Amino acid sequence: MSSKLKVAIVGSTGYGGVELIRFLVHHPQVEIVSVISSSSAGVPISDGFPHLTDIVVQDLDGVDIHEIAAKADLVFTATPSGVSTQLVPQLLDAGLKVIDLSGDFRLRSGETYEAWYKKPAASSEYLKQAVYGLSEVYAEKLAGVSFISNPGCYPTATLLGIIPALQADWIDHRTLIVDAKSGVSGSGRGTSLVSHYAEMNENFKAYKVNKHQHIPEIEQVLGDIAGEDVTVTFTTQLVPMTRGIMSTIYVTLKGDHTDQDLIGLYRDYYKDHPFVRVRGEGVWPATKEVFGSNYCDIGFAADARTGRLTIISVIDNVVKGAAGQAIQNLNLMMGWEENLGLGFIPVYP
Ligand SMILES: NC(=O)C1=CN([C@@H]2O[C@H](COP(=O)(O)OP(=O)(O)OC[C@H]3O[C@@H](n4cnc5c(N)ncnc54)[C@H](OP(=O)(O)O)[C@@H]3O)[C@@H](O)[C@H]2O)C=CC1
Ligand SMILES: CC(=O)N[C@@H](CCC(=O)OP(=O)(O)O)C(=O)O
Repeated sequence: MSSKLKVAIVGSTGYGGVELIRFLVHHPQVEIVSVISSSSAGVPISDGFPHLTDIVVQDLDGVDIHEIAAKADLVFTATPSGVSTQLVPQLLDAGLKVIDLSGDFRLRSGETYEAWYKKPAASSEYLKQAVYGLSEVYAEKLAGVSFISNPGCYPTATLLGIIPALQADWIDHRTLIVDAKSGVSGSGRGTSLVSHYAEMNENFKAYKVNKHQHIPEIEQVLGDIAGEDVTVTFTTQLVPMTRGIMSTIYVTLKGDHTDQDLIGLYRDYYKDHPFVRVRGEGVWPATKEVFGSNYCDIGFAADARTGRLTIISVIDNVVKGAAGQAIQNLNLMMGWEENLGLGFIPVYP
């Protein structure tokens, strides 16, 4: 009998779910016991995803909580926001560990969730149980927990870029401006007008300016670190590429800190965490340099002339922004090496 952890994936036919499969099949401590679909139960997953032919042989299972609990120890819910609100409490009540990839359990306040997501919030009993899984920042809080809420893709790139400087009190958080760009896979596999080829190709488009649902998530974490309320100006833009997020952060520096100072500060902050790589002076990261990997790469340009700092942070939205960080969180939850099953170098070129 296998001593591996048995995991099930709900939403396995979405981009986050399929990416979980890509990594988990190589994870030495995990066995995928069920790939679940609410719309295609009974069908081999390779019918819809021929790249999985002969790799994942089981048919898709339906969403049946008792069946999942009979087979699995832990469930990844890679389901749309609103769906996780309903599903996760049932999985937790059935005694399963859960790592949820949606936005439904990231915000502590149900009222804030409803104001930004425009959907009913989960009950506070379950919101309270969720531990926010920004892996590098909250690693110690994740050990041994049963329910992790995985961060959003934009918040992951943005927060990893800001937190060390904020914690060191080197920046004035009242001046934070974040200019973020994402590839189209960030909006999931379902078709929509914005992700239609003719709308997206050779186009560069801002959306949800000052209204994006990731704003309160970023402000919640930064507020915790600063010990007071933090607000950010946050602009999201769609770029005609499949994967990748670049978060460009502008903020006023407190004191005369050089690029070298910042490189030292960030390298020290992330020294125990293999997936954040800090670039050398004058070297700024590009999305292609993290493509298909769990890395977050960060570079700096401190400007003595303006007194402002520019921070550039890149991730692959589907990996570090979703499935990869979820597996990193599984490793931290279980007390395994943080990089287990994730040791892939980026696809290049
Ligand atoms: N794409 C990204 O870069 C990121 C995504 N996320 C979040 O992760 C989650 C998954 O995203 P993503 O994979 O991109 O989304 P997709 O739209 O690609 O996939 C979501 C999947 O959820 C399943 N689903 C829909 N309704 C239900 C339901 N009622 N019960 C069970 N399953 C359902 C669908 O599969 P089926 O019909 O087969 O059940 C669908 O394939 C979302 O909450 C998203 O916001 C977070 C960070 C980054
Ligand atoms: C490019 C693109 O459309 N990205 C999506 C990211 C959605 C997402 O990941 O949503 P939650 O994290 O809130 O679940 C968006 O901007 O809404």
